[in-house]
Amino acid sequence: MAEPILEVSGLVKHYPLTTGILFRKQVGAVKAVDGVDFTLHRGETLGIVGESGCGKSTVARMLVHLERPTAGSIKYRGEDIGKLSGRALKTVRRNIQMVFQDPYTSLNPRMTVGDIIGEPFDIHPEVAPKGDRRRKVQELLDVVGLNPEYINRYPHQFSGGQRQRIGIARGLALRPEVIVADEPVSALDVSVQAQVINLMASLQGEFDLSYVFIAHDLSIVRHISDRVGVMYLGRIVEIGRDAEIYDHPTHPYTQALLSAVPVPDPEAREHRERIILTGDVPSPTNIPSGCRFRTRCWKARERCALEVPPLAVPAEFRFAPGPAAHDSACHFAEEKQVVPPDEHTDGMP
Ligand SMILES: Nc1ncnc2c1ncn2[C@@H]1O[C@H](COP(=O)(O)OP(=O)(O)OP(=O)(O)O)[C@@H](O)[C@H]1O
Repeated sequence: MAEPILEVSGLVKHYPLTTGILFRKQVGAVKAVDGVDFTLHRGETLGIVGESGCGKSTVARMLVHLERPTAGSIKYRGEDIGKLSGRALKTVRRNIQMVFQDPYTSLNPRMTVGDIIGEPFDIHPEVAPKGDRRRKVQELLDVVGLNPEYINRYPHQFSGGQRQRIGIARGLALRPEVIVADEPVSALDVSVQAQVINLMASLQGEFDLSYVFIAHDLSIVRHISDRVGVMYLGRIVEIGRDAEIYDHPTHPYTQALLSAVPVPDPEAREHRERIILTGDVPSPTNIPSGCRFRTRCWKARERCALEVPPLAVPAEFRFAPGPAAHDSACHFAEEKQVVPPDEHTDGMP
């Protein structure tokens, strides 16, 4: 069993809501991330899925230390990165790199590809001394399938897929152990998405990488992930091996998400039950008490409104890719049978 490389525990990010200009007064908070737990093992890909606004990118930004958590901890190889500073923090940051969602805006249009990929070496010159940089950048271009002769070109001279390859090369420059990829293919044409995903999969073995792969497309996440965590309104509601989650989802939210994935086979499509979620996601400034999915859940009962603890991931699931750990808050998570929405009317909003 591979060792844990990242351990995330009780992670919270609340953005204060304020009024006034001169005398700012806090009137509430956007609860973007509200108690997230997971472990990433060495060499593993953990997919994180969930609809827009559920907090995926906020988790990603905290993992690479672009934002500080309001509460909770992120441990890298057993060390709480929130407690590190100076050289120790710099070393950890070198080892956890990010690939951003939009290759059109995440590359500086005024910089050449050579400067973009080589920029991390300015902060970590020990990885590539000045005289060696050009060769290192050309090697990285080659690794991501781009012609090393393109080193003096500018981002606008590349297609979307090629730009994302440049973003990946930049992420690899410091030879990190973990790459946090925040929707790395969602801005690309479908035809190019598979090429970038396959590139990431092959680089994983070559560079001994562990990935946190964030996306809202469940088919893509399944293709690349060993385990999958499903996020809803700032929390992971279900986490487990990809086959467990996709073939036997236990949480009603996961069941609904999966029922919306397009099925190419018309016969399989006919036998498939589609769960249509009613209502909107509650505002992250005003999260309902009890199960936060309750307002849209077709199984919801009165007891779902009672205050319940957040997802309790049993210790054995944190450190082993075991069966799915489900949201202890869900009274129906054990039920494997999906009940058609029209048979469930009581307790519905
Ligand atoms: N700096 C910020 N200040 C206030 N609220 C924020 C800030 N950043 C994010 N949020 C809010 O936090 C919530 C989670 O945002 P986040 O970007 O993490 O979601 P997401 O799941 O990544 O969505 P998407 O898939 O659309 O990128 C949203 O309601 C968002 O509006």
